Amino acid sequence: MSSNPPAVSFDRVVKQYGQNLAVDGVALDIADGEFFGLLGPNGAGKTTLISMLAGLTRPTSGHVRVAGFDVQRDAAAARRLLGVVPQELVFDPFFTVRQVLRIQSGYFGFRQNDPWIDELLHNLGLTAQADKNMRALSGGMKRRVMVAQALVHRPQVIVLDEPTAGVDVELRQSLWEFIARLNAEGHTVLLTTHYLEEAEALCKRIAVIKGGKVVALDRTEALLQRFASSVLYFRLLQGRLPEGLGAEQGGRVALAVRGAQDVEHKLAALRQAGCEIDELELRRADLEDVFLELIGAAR
Ligand SMILES: Nc1ncnc2c1ncn2[C@@H]1O[C@H](COP(=O)(O)OP(=O)(O)OP(=O)(O)O)[C@@H](O)[C@H]1O
Repeated sequence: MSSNPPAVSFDRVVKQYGQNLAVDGVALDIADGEFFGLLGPNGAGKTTLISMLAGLTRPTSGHVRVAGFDVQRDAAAARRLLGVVPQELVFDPFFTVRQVLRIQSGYFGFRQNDPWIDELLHNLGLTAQADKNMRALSGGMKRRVMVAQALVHRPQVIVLDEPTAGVDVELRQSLWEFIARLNAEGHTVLLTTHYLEEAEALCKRIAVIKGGKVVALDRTEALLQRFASSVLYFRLLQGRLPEGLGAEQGGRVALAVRGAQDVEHKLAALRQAGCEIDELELRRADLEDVFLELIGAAR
C-alpha cells in the first residue's frame, strides 16, 4: 500500500432524502492504486455514494475526499482527479464523437489532446465512429463514448457506475482489458456492478452495502473464504426450508457449506424438517453466493 492519502475517502457520510436514509454513516477508504468494488442490491445507496463523490449530491453530514481534497470545499481539485462514467447516457446529439472528446478535453484545459483521444478511441473500439454524430450511434457505442469522455483528462481515479449494464460481451471484454491496464499503470478504479463474476475477476477489495450501510468490507479472496468454501444447490420438492439454513431463489436452494461434515449436517437438518430434494449439486462458492449470504444476513 502506498503512503499517499486515500484515493477516495468516505468519512462518516450520511445522506438523507426526507425520511429515507439513503446512506447511513459510510466510512470507507480506497487506497491509491486499488481496484475496488462497491456491491449491493438495488436501492442500497451505491449511486448516491458515487453522486456525492462526483460532487453532484451534497452529503447531509460527513465528508467525501479525493486524494485528500474535499469534494465540496476543494471541488475543482477533486474533479480534476476524478473520471466518472455515469449510469445514464447523457450526450449532446449534434457533435461527432471526436468533437465531444475535444470539447471535454477543453473543459480541463487540454488543447492538444488528440494523441490520447486516438488511443481512447482505439482501445474502446470507437475509431470507425470518430466522425459520426452522437445521435447516429447505437446505445452500446454511446456508452463507449461515455467511458472515453470520463477518461479524456487521464484522471487518477476512475469511477465506473454499472458500466457494462446492457452492453455486449465484446465491449465488456475490451473495456475490462483497458481499465485493467490503466489500473496496472497506477490509476485507482472504483466499480459498481451487478455482475458479480466481473467484480470477482477484477476487484482486489470489495465493500458490500445494504440499506445505506457497509455490511462487509474485505479483500475479495478473504470474502470468498470467510463465507463458504462450497455451495450445495438443490431443488426443493416438498417441505419448507428450515429458518436461516440458506437462500431460495427461483425454486433453487443454495446452502453454504464448509467441508464434508457440514454437508452431512445440512442434509440431516433438511431430512428432519421433512424436506424432499432433487437435482443435488455441490460447487465451489463464488461471489454471488457470498453476496446472497450477506444480503440474507443483513435483512
Ligand atoms: N434524488 C433522490 N430523492 C429521493 N430519494 C432518493 C434519491 N436518490 C436516491 N434515493 C433513494 O436512496 C436510496 C438509495 O438509492 P441509490 O440509487 O443510491 O441505490 P443503488 O444502490 O444505486 O441502487 P441501484 O442498484 O438500483 O442503482 C433508495 O431508497 C432511493 O430510492
